[in-house]
Formats: sequence, structure tokens, C-alpha cells
Amino acid sequence: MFSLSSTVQPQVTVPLSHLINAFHSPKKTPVSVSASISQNQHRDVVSEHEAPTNEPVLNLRDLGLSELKVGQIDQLVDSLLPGFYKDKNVSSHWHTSHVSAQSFFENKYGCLDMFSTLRSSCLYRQHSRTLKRICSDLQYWPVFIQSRGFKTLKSRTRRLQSTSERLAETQHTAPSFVKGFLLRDRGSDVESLDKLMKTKNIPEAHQDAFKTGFAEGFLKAQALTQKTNDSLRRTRLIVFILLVVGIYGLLKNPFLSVRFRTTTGLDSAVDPVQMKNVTFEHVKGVEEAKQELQEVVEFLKNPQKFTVLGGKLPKGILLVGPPGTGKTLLARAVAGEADVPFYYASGSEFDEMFVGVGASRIRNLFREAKANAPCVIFIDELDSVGGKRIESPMHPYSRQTINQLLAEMDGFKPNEGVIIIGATNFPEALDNALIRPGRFDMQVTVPRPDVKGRTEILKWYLNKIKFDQSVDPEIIARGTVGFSGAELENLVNQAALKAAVDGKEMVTMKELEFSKDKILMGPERRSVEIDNKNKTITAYHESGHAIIAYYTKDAMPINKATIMPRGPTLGHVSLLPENDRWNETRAQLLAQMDVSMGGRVAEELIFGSDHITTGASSDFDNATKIAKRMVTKFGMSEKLGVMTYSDTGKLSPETQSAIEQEIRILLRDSYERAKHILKTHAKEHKNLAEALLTYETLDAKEIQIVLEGKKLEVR
Ligand SMILES: Nc1ncnc2c1ncn2[C@@H]1O[C@H](COP(=O)(O)OP(=O)(O)OP(=O)(O)O)[C@@H](O)[C@H]1O
Ligand SMILES: [Zn+2]
Repeated sequence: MFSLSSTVQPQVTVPLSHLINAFHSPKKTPVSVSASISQNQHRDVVSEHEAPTNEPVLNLRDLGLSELKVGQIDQLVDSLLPGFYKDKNVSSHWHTSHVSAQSFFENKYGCLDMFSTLRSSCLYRQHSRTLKRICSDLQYWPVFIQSRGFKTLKSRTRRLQSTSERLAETQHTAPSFVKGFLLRDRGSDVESLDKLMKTKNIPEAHQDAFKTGFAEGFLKAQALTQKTNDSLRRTRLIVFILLVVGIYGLLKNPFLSVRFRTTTGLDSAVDPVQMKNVTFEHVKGVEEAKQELQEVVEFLKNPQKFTVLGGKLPKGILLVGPPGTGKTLLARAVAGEADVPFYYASGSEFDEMFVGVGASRIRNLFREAKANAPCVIFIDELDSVGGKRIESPMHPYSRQTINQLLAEMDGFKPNEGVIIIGATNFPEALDNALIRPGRFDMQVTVPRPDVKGRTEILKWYLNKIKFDQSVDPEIIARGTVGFSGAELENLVNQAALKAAVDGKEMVTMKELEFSKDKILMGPERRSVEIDNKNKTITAYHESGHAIIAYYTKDAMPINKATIMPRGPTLGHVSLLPENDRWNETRAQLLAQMDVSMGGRVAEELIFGSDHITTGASSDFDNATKIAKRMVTKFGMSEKLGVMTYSDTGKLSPETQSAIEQEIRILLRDSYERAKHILKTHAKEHKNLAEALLTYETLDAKEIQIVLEGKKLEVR
């Protein structure tokens, strides 16, 4: 009645015809060849009682016979196979083998094998000769029908033999309405479609078109469903991958992981560290601090002893001092001495940009500590968590963190056995609420070590390396005023490295001096090529400083003179105070100024006033500073009297000029004194300069030998 190939795409011919046929009523006389034949083909999906109805089980559409006119095929088959249609039993048998053979061929070659269909059937077995003839007659018909792309659909529909299979299949692939369509009794489907056509009053002529439309819709829906399923699966996969990557990123990214861990409760407090190996023995040069902390150790060892007497020990101890002076070391030693757990936290760890993170970390830390009392909680850089509660865009949640800290400190009794030790370099920056009694109410100062302390620290760290017996830690200690424990440790370490680089077996004074100068003035610049003229100027300049220092009564003793460039300098003379100077006399200050002037005076005397250099600028800076402080701070000027002048910019012009004049006089006098000494000791000056040009560096003893006019031993 209608040509499928003319209404649908050639590739959809096969499945579409199947469907079309499926909608045809079995009772109806075939309206088209393809339709009538395929009715039987669909018996594999229809219920048993319908199976033996009538018509051949061959889909002529599949065989490329769709162009046959109605009735032609019937006539053909009838003439070739008389009584075939009446043979009910045959069809079901051959039909099954037809399906499997065909799907095998199909799977292998991707197209339908019409002849195998015929051959495999009992039709072929019974009437082989007749069939061969038909086949030769049919040669001009299209034999192979490309059916790739529909195998799945076909095989699925064909394989739906048992109800259970149907269920399994349809559950996976077909959308619900298709499932319904496939599972329902085919008879009722057909009936309902017919009914539908009747109720809609679809004229006979349009009924096939209606069915085709229906079938097309069905196929499109199925293709769409398949597509949707695929994309759904893809989306699920992508979502899963994104989820995995997201969680991984969350944990790895420090920025996000903080938030993630704290909000999920994974962010537990720091683990305690047993500090048995660190004791007060390891902390040198801070005797007073150690003494004060000794009672805390006693308390931690035996809290009951203190409670019996009703005494209250501070909950919090604040260690105040410059960086590297051993505050952390002391806190560890407290825990180590008492043999209790030590919880370390740095204030900056609580300084989070997320609301509540810092506070929750404080909570975690205290919860852990309380569960393990007696113990020590050490909060380094306390100022970064306990700074004054100001509204700062840099630390938006600092208020919460510090409030939490205060709450936690109030939250346990003084004798519970938890001691909080905080360390800071800026006690003045701390919030007042934090340093009131009941919180960090005990302050222990940890200052930079004095010469005795430095000697102890140097000895302690020297004992950890191999050093020569000639090493005198005190000399190094004297030359390292203002060094912290950490810097002294570094000095010894650098000396050991230098000795190793130079292939020495032991560390000598030379390496220690070397590393001291390196820390103080920067590394040597051995690669710098300095011409002889400049070297000579430097040698005389430095010798000038050394001569003044040597011949001035109140000047500091000389330690070393060198013309080896280091950092920004071309050479230098180092002086050593015998002791740390707590106070300086007027004579000492003037001597310092004179020594500073020595460099320029030497240049002027030796090379003439036209050849003085810029090398003396830092010397003048130094001398001017001393003179200014003498006049404005120390009350050491007769003219200006015992008065301090802090902000000289706000003073009257007269006073300002008076101060300036006094400074000028002090400097000029100093210059003259230096000139006098150098003129007097011109010979020694020359000898020393030449020795420096020869040896580059001279230590205190060598300088003395040269100045005494003796010959230096050849090194
Ligand atoms: N008095 C000291 N005795 C022995 N070693 C010290 C001393 N002071 C510092 N050190 C050494 O320096 C290292 C650093 O010192 P520490 O961390 O204790 O200083 P800090 O005062 O806590 O510094 P910061 O204020 O920068 O935290 C110590 O581990 C130790 O090796
Ligand atoms: Zn100088």
C-alpha cells in the first residue's frame, strides 16, 4: 500500500518495517507484502496463542523484496510451495533458526544474508530446488540490505522470547513507555491501536500513514532515549570525577583545606611532644629566667604540693625577649624537666582569614591539653594571636580568636596542671586582658646574653664540633655583642662549615673570626679586583684607625685589622670591649670618635688633602652620632648644659645653632687629636699599612708585634 523506502530513510527500512508489521492486526488480510509477511516474523515477540496464525515468517523487507506488489509474493510462494501457509508447525521451527543464523551473519558482516535465511529454513530443505530457481530469478533484486546501526534494536526485539528475558532487556534499554509496549500483550496493543484509529475516525486510506508516523515517532523516541541515557551516564561520570578531584583539591589546597578540616572536625589539635631530651642544661646564659621557671617545673612535677598550702601558681607565663634568645627552648626545657607533654602552637597558626577557624583551633588545643594534664602548652608569637583587639581588615577574626583564648584560660582551675607559656618579642602589643592576673600574669624576661652568657653558649655549641685547643670562646664572645643564642649557634656552625670547605680537621679561631665577620658585615668579596692604588689607600686608612685605637687610652682594644673587602666595605678594624659596656664614659665616647676620625686623617696626611676619598663617610656618620648624643642626650656639653633635646626640629633657631656648633667643636677637636697621634706615630702607621698590604689581615697580636717595631713571622 505504501512504500516505506519512499517515506523513510533507507537505513531505517528494516526496523521500521518490523514495527509497522507489529502494529498490523494478525487477523487482517495483509495490506502490503512487507506487512503481511512480517506478521509471522513477530511471533517471537507475540504471545503463544497468536504464533501459528498465518502468513510466511519471512520479512521480505529484510530480503529487499519490498518493491513487490500486493499479492505477487503470495502467488509466487503459493506456486512454489503449495500448502505452505497451511503448515503451522513448520514456521515456528525454522523461524527460530532463522533468527540465530541471521543474527550470527549480521554480527559478522553487518548485513542481512537473505540466502542463508532461506537456506537454513526447513523451507529450503523441503523445496531446495524450487527455491534455488527463485533465487536465480531474483538476482536483479537488491539482495543485501545494509542494516548496520539497527542490529541492537533488531536483536533486542527478536531475542525477547521469554517474559523474564523481556523484562531484563527492557529494564536496561527501553524507556518506560516502550517497556510497556513490549511487555504488554501484543494482541491488546494491536487492538488498542486499531481502536484508537477507529475512535479517531481515521480513514482507511490514511491508516498506514498513521501507523508509519507512529512507528517513526517510536524510533525517534528510542534513539532519543538512548542518547539521553548515554549523556546521563557521561554526566554521572564527569560529576564523579569532579567530585573526586574536588575533594582531593580541597585536602591539598592549604587555603581551602583549613576551612574543610575545621568545619568537618578533622582539624584536631597539635600532637603533644615529649620533651625529655631538652632540659635546663641545654639552655645557656639565661640563668635568671631558668631560676624563675624552676618553680613552674616543681608545680608540674607535683601539683598537690602547691594546692595543700593553698598557693596559686600562675596559669600563664609570658616569656619576653628578642628573637632567638631561647624562649622556645626554655619552654621545652620546662616540659622536659617536669617530664610532661608539651603542646606547641604558633600564634600565626590561629591567624586565619576564615571566621571561627582560629577559635576552633584554640578550643581543640585546650581540649587535648586538658585531657593530658599535667602538661605545658606553648604558644609562640603570642602577639599574633593575642594582639590588641583592633578592627583590622588584615585580621578580621582576631577578636574571636583572642576571646576564645581568654575563655579557655578562664575555663580551667589554676591547679589543674595545665601551664600555658606564651612567647613574644613585643609584649606591649599584647591585649591588656591577656596580661592581667589570672591569665599571663607572670612575665619572664629572656634577654640577649651578656659576654658571660655568650661564652657559655659558644662553649656549649663548640663542644658539639671538633675545635682546636687554641680557640678562646671568650674572645669571640667579646666580639659578638648583641648576638642572640641562635646567632651564636649559627656562628659556630658556619665556622665548622668553613673548616670543612678549607679541608681542615678542626675549627680554629680563624674560622670563628671569619664566620663572625661574615655575620656582622656580610661575606668576603674575594673576587673583587682592587687596584694597588686603592689597596694602598685602604691599608693606610685602616692603619690610621688602628693606630689611634692603639695609642688612645680609653679606646677599646683592637681585635683585628683587614683590607679584605667584605659586604659594602673595602676593609675594617674591629675593636673588642673587654666587657659588655653598660655605661660609657665621656673619655670612652671621645676615644670612639677619635678612632673614627683616624681613617680620614691618615688619608689626608699620606696622600694630601686633594686625594682624600669618600671612604670615610661612614666613619663621620659614626663620629657625628656620638657627638650629637653627647650634646643632646648625655648632657656632656658645657655650653648647653645638663639638658636633653629630644626633638631638635622643634627647638628655637638659636638653640639649634648652639647644638650644631657644639657638635662641630667636638668633631673638630677629635679630628685634631687624631691628627696629632698619627703625626706622632707616622713610622708605626707606615709599618702597619705595609704589613696589611702584605698580609691582608692582622690579628691583635700581630698588630702589636708590628707596632712594637718587630718583624712578623712569615705565615
Ligand atoms: N640560651 C640559649 N642556649 C642555648 N641555645 C640557644 C639559646 N638561645 C637560643 N639557642 C639556640 O637557638 C635556637 C632558637 O632559639 P629559640 O627558638 O628558642 O628562640 P626564641 O627566643 O624562641 O626565638 P623566636 O622569638 O624567634 O621564636 C634554639 O633551638 C637553640 O638551638
Ligand atoms: Zn674607616
